[in-house]
Amino acid sequence: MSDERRPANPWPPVETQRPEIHPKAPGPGTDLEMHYTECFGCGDVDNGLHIHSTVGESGVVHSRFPVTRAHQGAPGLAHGGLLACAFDEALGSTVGNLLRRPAVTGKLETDFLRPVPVGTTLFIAARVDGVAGRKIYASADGHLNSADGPVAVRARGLFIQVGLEHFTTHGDADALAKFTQAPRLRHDDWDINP
Ligand SMILES: CCCCCCCCCC(=O)SCCNC(=O)CCNC(=O)[C@H](O)C(C)(C)COP(=O)(O)OP(=O)(O)OC[C@H]1O[C@@H](n2cnc3c(N)ncnc32)[C@H](O)[C@@H]1OP(=O)(O)O
Repeated sequence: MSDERRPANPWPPVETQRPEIHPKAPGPGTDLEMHYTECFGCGDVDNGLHIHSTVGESGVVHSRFPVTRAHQGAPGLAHGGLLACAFDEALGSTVGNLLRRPAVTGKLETDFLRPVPVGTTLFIAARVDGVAGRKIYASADGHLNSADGPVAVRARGLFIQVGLEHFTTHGDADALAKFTQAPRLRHDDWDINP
């Protein structure tokens, strides 16, 4: 089904406020560091997605996902679940870096419009669309091989702001120290009051 024929649900689905970029958010042109070296999306992980992101203008974050043979589902084509993973990473990174509010994915929806072949790079442009209390709505388009290439995948995500204890209680007790391996993510620079 072409993109135009897909049902257009309202987005964000609830009334929201305009997102406020945090005063300590990295500015346009900044290359974002991996937020955690062992992250499957952006970290230094064998066969991970190795996504690199750069802050763009007007609240857009540009991420690049180089699709390799390790990411196949059908022969020669990217696995849909890994494409969704790439968008989770790109959207989460956009929310975290621009708003500096710790948040986790509550809901993620993807529209797969075109196949994504091995050997292509997906150029993902993500932005925060609105905020309603702890609920943060973000969306992204993934273009084939260049920032203005054909759109292959679209995604929308709901991120829920959490306290930093979410990561230490449910995850690794040293989570905060591990996040701060990336100097720009000093957690004392975050808005941590959900
Ligand atoms: C710079 C950093 C870069 C980081 C990049 C990372 C990228 C990767 C990000 C991830 O993959 S995070 C991992 C995947 N996600 C999770 O593991 C989250 C697991 N879920 C939870 O821990 C909890 O369900 C959650 C914290 C999301 C919410 O639990 P809470 O008890 O804190 O909140 P609650 O359930 O009351 O929901 C808060 C609001 O969100 C709404 N909500 C929560 N989940 C929803 C959902 N799935 N759909 C719709 N609405 C949802 C909920 O209805 C409610 O709305 P209202 O305030 O209007 O009442």
